[in-house]
Amino acid sequence: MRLKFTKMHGLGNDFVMLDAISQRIKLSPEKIRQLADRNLGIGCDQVLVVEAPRNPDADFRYRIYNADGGEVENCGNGARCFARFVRERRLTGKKHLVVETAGGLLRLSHLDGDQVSVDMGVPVLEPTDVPFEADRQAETYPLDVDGEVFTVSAVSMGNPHAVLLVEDVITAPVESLGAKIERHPRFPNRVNVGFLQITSRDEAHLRVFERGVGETRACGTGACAAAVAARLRDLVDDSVTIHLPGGPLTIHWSGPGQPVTMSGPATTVYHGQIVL
Ligand SMILES: N[C@H](CCC[C@H](N)C(=O)O)C(=O)O
Repeated sequence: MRLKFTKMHGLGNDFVMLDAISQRIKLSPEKIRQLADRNLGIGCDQVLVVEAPRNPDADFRYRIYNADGGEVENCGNGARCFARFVRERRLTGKKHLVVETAGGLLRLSHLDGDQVSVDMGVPVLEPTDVPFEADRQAETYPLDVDGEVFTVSAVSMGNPHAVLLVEDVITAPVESLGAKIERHPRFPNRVNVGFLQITSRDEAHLRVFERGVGETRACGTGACAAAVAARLRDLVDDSVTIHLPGGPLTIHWSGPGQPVTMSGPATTVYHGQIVL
């Protein structure tokens, strides 16, 4: 199978974008892993596949696959790259788009330059729906990891996130602790793990150990989940700049029941073809 692809990234969280409208695509988890492999394939954190919508309210459907081959519900950085991709490939001329994902509908708007704004939907805090095993909903939960108890928030942006506060993101045990929490039994679908250092009521720093990938240079849904967790604890205001290793995202959330909006860049790196 010969595939045309576009390599893109959102603040260094990188993607192989595939247009499944103009070309027939059938990808197994093994083929996804091959595409994502940084030595044997193209190399990326996620593979994003653009399809015609099934939902009549949507302009497109986009499917998200982690580097480990698993399909997931949402990808914030990927949504911004999707918006740029469909415009560059002349699949649409719209400035405002509705896209269907496994996690629900996202509303995207092109801003100036390479900036895209995304309505990421209403965050889910009910543990059962994250999903996370807990007796009742709370701002934070004690989580025992090999005998040490950590305080985590549990938020779904369509995909599950655990958020921990740390003194310093640079020295935070992202790799070791992130890997353990990603597969913690109380997160039955595994989880993305955010390490958040709040520096003021409108600024914070975040590193994310992503489910199915490991640490990435940025995580859009992770930035949204971190902003929600911090806002719920009244540690930040409604609008906050989240600084990730790859750069900043602007997140706005005005409280429970309200949607989260995320604004940031989308970058096209190169176009290519691959035979699988
Ligand atoms: N690893 C995530 C999917 C990609 C999310 C991230 N790249 C973003 O920008 O939101 C998960 O398994 O839920």
